[in-house]
Amino acid sequence: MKIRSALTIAGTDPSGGAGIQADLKTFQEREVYGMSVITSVVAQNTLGVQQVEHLPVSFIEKQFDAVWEDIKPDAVKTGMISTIEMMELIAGKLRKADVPYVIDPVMVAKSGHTLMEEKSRSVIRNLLIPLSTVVTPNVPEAEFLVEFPISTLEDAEKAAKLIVKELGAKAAVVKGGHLEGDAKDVLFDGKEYTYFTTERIDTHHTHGTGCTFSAVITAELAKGKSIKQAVEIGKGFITDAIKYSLQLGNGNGPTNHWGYRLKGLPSQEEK
Ligand SMILES: Nc1ncnc2c1ncn2[C@@H]1O[C@H](COP(=O)(O)OP(=O)(O)O)[C@@H](O)[C@H]1O
Ligand SMILES: Cc1ncc(COP(=O)(O)OP(=O)(O)O)c(N)n1
Repeated sequence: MKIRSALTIAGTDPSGGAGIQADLKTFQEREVYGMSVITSVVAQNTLGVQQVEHLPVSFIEKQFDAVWEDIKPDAVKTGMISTIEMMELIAGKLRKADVPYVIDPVMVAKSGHTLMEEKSRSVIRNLLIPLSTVVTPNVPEAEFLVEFPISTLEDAEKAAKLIVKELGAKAAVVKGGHLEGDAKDVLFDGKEYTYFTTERIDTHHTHGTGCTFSAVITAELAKGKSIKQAVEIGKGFITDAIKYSLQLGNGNGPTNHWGYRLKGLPSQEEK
């Protein structure tokens, strides 16, 4: 059996719900060997972000080269990349990489703390998105990328198509976590729309939803799954992770996948 590996390039969450920690746990759950390059060290927990420290770009490059020159991953994802210099470095590295690349365009944490400098936002659009296999914006991130407001499913469809046709991604999933009603995500893959819908779960334990969802997609692309299959598995996984979260912390608790096992229930995938 061929061992598959995935690399996440992102910031940290010492409380384990988002960022690098969520990505590595998710890769492990999907039985993909996980590796990481840290861009920024973030003091945060379920209550919010307390402090952010960026690593020097030269040291981010050292980490990237250490991984790439030894265990080349089968897929890559980026999460929190705050500065223009970090984006330029990563674009330079990934331009030469011939593996699927998933962008979770993390801009602002749910607690409201900025995780991407405002001046970097047009750079992710122009430099990184054209290199990507799938981009997974939430509604506010998609609004920034496409520069029009999104409040309906039709707006989300239009945004996903624009991210592909005009910004140059191979596919885009606009996530419906921030809209009203069912949690409906829209994928545009350059040809057609596919919809992934679940009932909205009434909970505030949603820290790390976006990180976990995009990490599953990355892991599944590393295994050779199609974009559509990868997003479908991601949707099932994040639904379980929200539904059976462990109710930890004093704020917006972390999503966590294996809670369904504690209840003796099958996962979405097993159903
Ligand atoms: N309350 C909820 N119930 C069910 N699914 C949700 C809920 N909140 C978010 N999701 C799903 O979680 C995934 C991540 O979406 P979202 O929370 O919008 O991302 P982000 O963390 O980037 O803001 C999507 O598949 C979305 O539909
Ligand atoms: C280091 C780091 N990266 C990304 C996020 C945002 O995570 P997300 O999955 O969008 O969920 P929230 O944290 O916003 O609830 C983060 N917080 N930290």
